Parts: sequence; structure tokens; C-alpha cells
Amino acid sequence: MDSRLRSVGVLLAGGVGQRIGLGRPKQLIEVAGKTIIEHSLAVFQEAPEIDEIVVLMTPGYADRIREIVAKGGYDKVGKVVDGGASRTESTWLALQALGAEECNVLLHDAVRPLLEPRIITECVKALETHRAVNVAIPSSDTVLVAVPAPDGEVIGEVLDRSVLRRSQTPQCFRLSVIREAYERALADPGFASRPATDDCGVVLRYLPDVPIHLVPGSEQNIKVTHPADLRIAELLFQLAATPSISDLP
Ligand SMILES: Nc1ccn([C@@H]2O[C@H](COP(=O)(O)OP(=O)(O)OP(=O)(O)O)[C@@H](O)[C@H]2O)c(=O)n1
Ligand SMILES: C[C@](O)(CO)[C@H](O)COP(=O)(O)O
Repeated sequence: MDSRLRSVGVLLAGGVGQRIGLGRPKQLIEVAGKTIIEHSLAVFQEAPEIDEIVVLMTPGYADRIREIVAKGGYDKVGKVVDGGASRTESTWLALQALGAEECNVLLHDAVRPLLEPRIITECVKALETHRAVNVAIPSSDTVLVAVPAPDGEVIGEVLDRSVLRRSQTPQCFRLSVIREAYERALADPGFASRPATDDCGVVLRYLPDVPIHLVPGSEQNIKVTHPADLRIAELLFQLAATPSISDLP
């Protein structure tokens, strides 16, 4: 009997893309011949470690995703669910859609279309021995803390770069762990006024005894956030399709 836990990839695609400002969800914009969400879908579909995919989509666009799924033959997609008003609300809705059985959950920003299969493999492997796993890369910039000043802001602190990492996705958990963290967060009246910007932040705040193991991410695993990111993503796809000099005959 296969005792391996099932692994579910959750594509968080419930946002509206306000910062990119194109008047429609950015995950439906085409880059390198496919919509951004379709690139993300394809990576999870092709990953042998992934058993099922759940998509959280901007309300009003679920049918568009069902069309993309049917046309592309993404048969691991089990559910398409309406997203919530914030990223954390979309995560919570995904967790509610997942049923009672323990499994691994890989929560991925649908707008990180350049995710490498290697990262999924390493995350699922790490979940064999850790209950929470994140993907991160070193910071190449020096990071400072800005504090208010009478005429704007001044530097309050310059952080030690050697310990700083930039958090990416997928962020991966045993279902029971991420569910408990969210249940505690939602029972805390202070959570709404100081929301988390990612799922690991919820686990760290509400289940501080659960260590969150880090897996190396990648500089290519960008989040398409601002208009220029569309051009950068296009170029990165072109580079990925070009054989490197060492591969040439
Ligand atoms: N209510 C929300 C908001 C965001 N997301 C998803 O979380 C990921 C990261 O969010 P972000 O880059 O902020 O996307 P948007 O919310 O669409 O962008 P913006 O903040 O500029 O509106 C995206 O894949 C987005 O679709 C989500 O599932 N539900
Ligand atoms: C989860 C995340 O991608 C980690 O870097 C990031 O926090 C999402 O932020 P956003 O403002 O929802 O794009």
C-alpha cells in the first residue's frame, strides 16, 4: 500500500491585479504564448509529486479557468473555487475546500509562472520530515527599516543582510498545521488589523513552535506584480527556452 501523503497544489489566483492596472486579473494576461496562470498550471500538472490541483480564482472568472483547464487537458485540477477579498482569505477558502484527510498543501502564487519543477520536488521531499516548508532566496539588496520623520522618512535600522532571505512560493504545509494556524488567526481580533502578507507569516505568528524549513528558491521565480514584470517574465521564458552555450554541439 502507498503510505505517501497526497500532495495538493493550490494556485492562489483570486487577485485583481490592481498594481499592474490592466483592468483584468493579471493571471489571465498572456506571456510567452500562454496565460500566466496556464504556465503555473502546467508546472503543477507535470510534477510527478502532485496528485491534485485546486485553483482559487477571482470571482466572476471561474468559467474562464474551467475553459483553460479543459482546453489544456489539466486533469489534476479537482476544484475551481472563488477567491476571497485578500490573499489570506483565498488561502482560508482553499483550506476549507480540502476536506478532512491529512495531506501536503503547496500554496503557490499563480502569478509566479516561472516556478521550476526542482523546487516542487525539494518541497515535497522536505515535507517528509518537516511540517512547514518555505522557498526563499538571499537578498542581493541591503534592506533597511524606514521610520517616519517630520519631512518624510529616515533610516531607523540597516538589517544584517547575511541572514536576510526573500520569501517566494510555494509555501508548503501539512494540512492540519496550516489549518490550525488559520483557525487561531481568525479567532484573534488583532489579525484583521495586522494581516499577514504570506502563509508562513500566519504559521510563525500563531504556531511559533513549528519550525519552517527553508528550501532554496530561484531568482527566476518572480512574482508578476508591476507592469515591467510582464516584460521581465517574457525575457526569462525566452532565456529558459534557449540552450545554454555549454549545451550547444
Ligand atoms: N484576494 C486575493 C488576492 C491575491 N491572491 C493571489 O495571490 C497572489 C499574489 O498576490 P498579488 O501579486 O498581490 O496579486 P493581486 O492581488 O492580483 O495584485 P494587486 O495586489 O496588485 O491587486 C496572486 O496570484 C493573486 O491572484 C488571491 O488568491 N486572492
Ligand atoms: C507570498 C509572497 O509572494 C511571498 O513573497 C508575497 O508576500 C505576496 O505578496 P502580495 O502583496 O500578495 O503580492
